[in-house]
Amino acid sequence: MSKIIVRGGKRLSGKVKVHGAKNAVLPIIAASLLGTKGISVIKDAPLLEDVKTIYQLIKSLGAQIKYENEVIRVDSSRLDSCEAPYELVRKMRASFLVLGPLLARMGRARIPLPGGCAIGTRPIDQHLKGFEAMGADIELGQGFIEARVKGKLRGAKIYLDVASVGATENIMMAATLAEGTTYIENAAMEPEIVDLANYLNAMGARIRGAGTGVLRIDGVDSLQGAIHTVIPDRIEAGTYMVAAAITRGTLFIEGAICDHLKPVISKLREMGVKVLEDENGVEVCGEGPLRAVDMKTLPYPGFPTDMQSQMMALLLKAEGTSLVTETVFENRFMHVDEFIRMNAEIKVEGRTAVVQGNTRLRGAKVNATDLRAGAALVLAALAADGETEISGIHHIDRGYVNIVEKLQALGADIQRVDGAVEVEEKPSEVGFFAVQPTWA
Ligand SMILES: CC(=O)N[C@H]1[C@@H](OP(=O)(O)OP(=O)(O)OC[C@H]2O[C@@H](n3ccc(=O)[nH]c3=O)[C@H](O)[C@@H]2O)O[C@H](CO)[C@@H](O)[C@@H]1O
Ligand SMILES: C=C(OP(=O)(O)O)C(=O)O
Repeated sequence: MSKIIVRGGKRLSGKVKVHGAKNAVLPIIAASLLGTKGISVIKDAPLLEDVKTIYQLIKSLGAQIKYENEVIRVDSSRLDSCEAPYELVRKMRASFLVLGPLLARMGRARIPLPGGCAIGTRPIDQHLKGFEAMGADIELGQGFIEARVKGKLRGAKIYLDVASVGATENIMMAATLAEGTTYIENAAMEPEIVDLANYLNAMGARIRGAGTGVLRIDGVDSLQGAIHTVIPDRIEAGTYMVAAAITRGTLFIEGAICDHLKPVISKLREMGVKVLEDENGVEVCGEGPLRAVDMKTLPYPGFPTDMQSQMMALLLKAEGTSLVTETVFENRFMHVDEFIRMNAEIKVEGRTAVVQGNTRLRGAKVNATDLRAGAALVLAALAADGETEISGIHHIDRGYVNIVEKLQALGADIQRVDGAVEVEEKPSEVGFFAVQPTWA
């Protein structure tokens, strides 16, 4: 079993560069399936486990895909399957995002139900409601969703019951090739939606309103490959911001876009952390006393649920009691029990965690139950007395490139010990770079 070992107490300092955003690159790679001619060149694609998974998925559908030096090239002029393999969808929920592009382009898609995961049940009803409104027939059988449309999808007015990121992306991609105009109301407004819309527009799509609650998509006849640079990862950036604050250090987080981090910057400042915004990144200095604050996760531009656990780690070191309310996912407090192993005092009451500050965190053996829980445990360990051993780190590998090496370079006492591959996450037999496609 692989693990990360941290000996806490080091003050971090220096500069750390943010990689491209996981949550932007995944839908963008899915969207590349819409291009019937030309090659897409996707720059700043982080080498993450999730990216490897979608790479395998795109390849399994017949597209040519190649990864080199953080650049992904996709030629999807020929596809020979509309069915996503269960082993890949099981590993990563974002695999479900190939449904919209396949349905729009091939008129049919068969995708395993992505199922729930540690943080919640995560239904897909809003995705399906959108496809049905555009004329698709949806059938569920043997654990698969099968979507079909006779001819082309038709533009429709779709109101989302929840401003779902994935549903907005899936429906937006499908609507690019629909006949007529689609409106998505109560659309998600995350920066990753804007990035996807920019890529699709570069492919020839006609999308307006990305970043607002109403998207208008005028269908076009075809799309082609395009060149696109992925936005920096605001959650990775936020995680390093907390690393600076929790170790009382000073870090410059290069590449962070402050505009995407407003809720995080604002909460950190409320806690007494110094944050200096810069056009090339953000500097965070955690020297002063930390104040307790209350916080609530919300869809963008509210406080991101993907930063909740990391902020909770920091609140353990603040003066006083904080309330952390999670409104996006119903089960995103799995890190609490692990923090408690590290001497934290936290009580969960429904959707709110009551977090006692002034905690003397102590090193312990803990387990990462999901991606951000894992990141939060690394952060808590950086501020703990003694040694912390974190297992379940395949979750962390889904979303952080070289987290151990990056923290080492900033002065942390952290190392990774690689053991046998966890059965649950056993990589596919086809290696990531095993078969390089030939390019036309
Ligand atoms: C790959 C990716 O981009 N993942 C992000 C994306 O996940 P994802 O796209 O899965 O998250 P959603 O925005 O869809 O989910 C938000 C809420 O809506 C609910 N819901 C969603 C779809 C649906 O059809 N029905 C429904 O009820 C979910 O259960 C959840 O409670 O946005 C989340 C919320 O910011 C982030 O935490 C994830 O990191
Ligand atoms: C929940 C997350 O990702 P996913 O939607 O891919 O599970 C995350 O990035 O924190």
